[in-house]
Amino acid sequence: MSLAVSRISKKDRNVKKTKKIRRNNESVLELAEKIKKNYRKKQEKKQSEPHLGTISNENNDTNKDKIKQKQKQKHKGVVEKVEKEEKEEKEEKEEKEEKEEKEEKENNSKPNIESFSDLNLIPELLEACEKLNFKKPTPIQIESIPPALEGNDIIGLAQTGSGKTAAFAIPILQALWHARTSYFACVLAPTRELAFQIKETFDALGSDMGLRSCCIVGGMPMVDQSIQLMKKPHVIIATPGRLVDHLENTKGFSLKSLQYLIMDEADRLLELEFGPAIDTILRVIPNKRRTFLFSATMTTKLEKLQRASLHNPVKVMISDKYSTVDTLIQRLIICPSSQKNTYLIYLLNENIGKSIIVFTRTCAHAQRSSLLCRSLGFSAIPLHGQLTQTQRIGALNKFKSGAKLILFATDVAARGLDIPLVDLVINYDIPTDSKAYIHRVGRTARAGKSGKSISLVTQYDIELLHRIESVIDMKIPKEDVDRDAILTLHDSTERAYGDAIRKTREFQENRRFKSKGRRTNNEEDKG
Ligand SMILES: Nc1ncnc2c1ncn2[C@@H]1O[C@H](COP(=O)(O)OP(=O)(O)OP(=O)(O)O)[C@@H](O)[C@H]1O
Repeated sequence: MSLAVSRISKKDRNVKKTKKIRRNNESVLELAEKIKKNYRKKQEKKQSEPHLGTISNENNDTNKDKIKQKQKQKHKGVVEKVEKEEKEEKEEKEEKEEKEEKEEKENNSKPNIESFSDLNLIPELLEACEKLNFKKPTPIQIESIPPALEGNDIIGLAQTGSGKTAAFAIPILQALWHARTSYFACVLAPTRELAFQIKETFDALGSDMGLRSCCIVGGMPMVDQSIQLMKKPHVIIATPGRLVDHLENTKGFSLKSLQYLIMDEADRLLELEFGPAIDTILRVIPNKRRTFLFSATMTTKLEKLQRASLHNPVKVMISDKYSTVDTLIQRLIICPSSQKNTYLIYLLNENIGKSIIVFTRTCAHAQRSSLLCRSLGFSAIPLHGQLTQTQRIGALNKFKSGAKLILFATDVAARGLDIPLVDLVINYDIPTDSKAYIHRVGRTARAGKSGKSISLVTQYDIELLHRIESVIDMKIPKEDVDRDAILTLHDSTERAYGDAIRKTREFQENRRFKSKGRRTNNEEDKG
């Protein structure tokens, strides 16, 4: 019974509930109907309003439409922009992930190279590396020797003093060991001194292989070089202009069988000045050859590289931008241009006993400053393009051996020269080309050693300084100097400078007299 009661009451409750819902629904429907009616009424009222403002109403309507359209467009524009940005962000992220994945895969697939023997080199080369005290390959050597041995063209960028010479010399010597042919490889360099130095590296690395090499540079007798070329060297190291002279004038000499072309300081060689000579050389060597381009400031701009006609080159970039080495301390001193010499003498006094290269913008400056310092008792020697080749070699040798402690040089010594004992580089003049700054200061702090550079910055050099700082991506800190001490040096420096100017004039007149009718001023060698 109680069950029956409870059933009825439940049914009752359900009926009540349904009624309530229906009522609610009805009231909602009624409400909706009411709203509709109100809206219709409003519309009718709007239409039946006096015609006074018809035109303006129409205008209003079109204006409203326009505004709405504009808002829509604006909204659409914002949405599109956001979507575009999101898409780009996504693509960038995907690209980055893909690159990282690829790099990781490459790294995993790369053999772990820790010593020269991991590079599969012939015993003669391994022994030579040992003799040179090369304990393990440098990063540029690790990255570029394997693809070079596989027969690829190479574009190599690595900081100054990082062992780029051996990075291209080793794979060439290994290939030569198997090929054993004359005129096998030709290395081009922008300066004579650098060409001599590269020859030394080849000779040292190829000492156990019976390597025949020769150096073909301007300023040396053509006849002697022709005799060298007739001895059928395996490797020729040359400055472009003099090589062209021989290709055009030395009977029986050609590079038709050349298999390797190397451009050291390639970005410099691919500049316009060297253009005609490089083009001539490229015309007479086989198209089917390997080409290596190396520099600390190597361009990857295709239009510049086109001249070298590379085939699918492997790019080996040890640094992703032009940079100076971490072991180099870079400083600058802001000084009035009228007191530059006094500041220089102060710096030389402060660094007495150290091995220093002072870079100047012109040959006359190098000559004059060197004479100034000598008259004040410093052990200085100039190196520039207005000296004879014998004087140039003599100056470099005296500096290398420590017989002279201060070398006053133009940019003829900026690139490539490897003088292990240089403690300090002074930029007496700020270079106009930022890349030249990187090469100049790179004459110290080489092969992991420490070093220092100080640049004298006058009121006229601020823009050049900013450009250099932006290229090397760092702000160069100021060097602390004792301005009072500098002032006390001023008078004696000025007197000695007057004397140096007179002597430089004598030097230049003498030179003009001697070289009358001859080609002069080989600042950098096209010849
Ligand atoms: N694996 C190595 N281990 C130790 N020293 C090395 C090694 N390879 C090269 N060197 C030495 O490092 C010094 C710098 O080498 P190199 O002159 O080839 O540098 P670079 O990269 O060509 O510099 P730059 O850009 O100034 O021309 C040289 O004295 C060279 O003998």
